[in-house]
Amino acid sequence: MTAFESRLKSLKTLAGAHQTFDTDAVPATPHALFERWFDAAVEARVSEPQVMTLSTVDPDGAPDARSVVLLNMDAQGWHFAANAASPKGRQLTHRPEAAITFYWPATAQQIRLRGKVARLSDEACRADFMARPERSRASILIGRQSQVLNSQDDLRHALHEQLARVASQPELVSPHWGMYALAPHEVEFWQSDAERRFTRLRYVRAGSGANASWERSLLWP
Ligand SMILES: Cc1cc2nc3c(=O)[nH]c(=O)nc-3n(C[C@H](O)[C@H](O)[C@H](O)COP(=O)(O)O)c2cc1C
Repeated sequence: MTAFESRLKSLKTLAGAHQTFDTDAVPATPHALFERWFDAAVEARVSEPQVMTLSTVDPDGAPDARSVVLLNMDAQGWHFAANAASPKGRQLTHRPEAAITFYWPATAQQIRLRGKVARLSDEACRADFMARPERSRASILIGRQSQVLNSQDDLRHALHEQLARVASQPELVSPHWGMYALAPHEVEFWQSDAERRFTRLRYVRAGSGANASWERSLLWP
């Protein structure tokens, strides 16, 4: 075993406080259970529980994933913001489907979602952009996200330029800024357990729109 491997193996995984998960006493929708778990995670001081992994696929079918921030959760789904011209934005335009994963170490919980992704209204995109601080708006206006950067000086210069634009045109909105919502067809709640009897509860959507209901199943861990 290499020294690195042995350092890795000395670390404890799922060291958080196991929560009681009574799968007979859950709400009818994954939205309500998510909110319940999220509030408990905040209470348990999970660090940055709003950060989630967003997985997409590129036009060749190859997976891609990165962290994004959860901005809202409602009947439309789990909301996040991204630049439509970025790799993830282009991947979502090409194939508007994604997976979202949360892992909350302090409560030893994982939540997984899969579903279609829709861009929200122009008004919602604009409102999210305008609510951001000037520096964040300037950074978005630079664009070119994930393209090769030749030097940090180029970034400083571009930011300086866009900050000046934002100051002189406070109503300026990036045409590429997008608010998106993933509407899940499947949501799984995973709870660790001291005796390794991990509890997994999956909600699967049946029907759509106003007729949607959720079927629940336990899964083998
Ligand atoms: C904690 C954290 C939160 C992030 N939140 C966002 C976000 O909400 N939206 C976003 O576009 N990028 C966010 N990023 C940056 C992305 O992870 C990623 O680096 C960037 O969007 C480029 O991704 P892409 O090349 O797949 O398009 C965040 C990064 C971290 C580490």
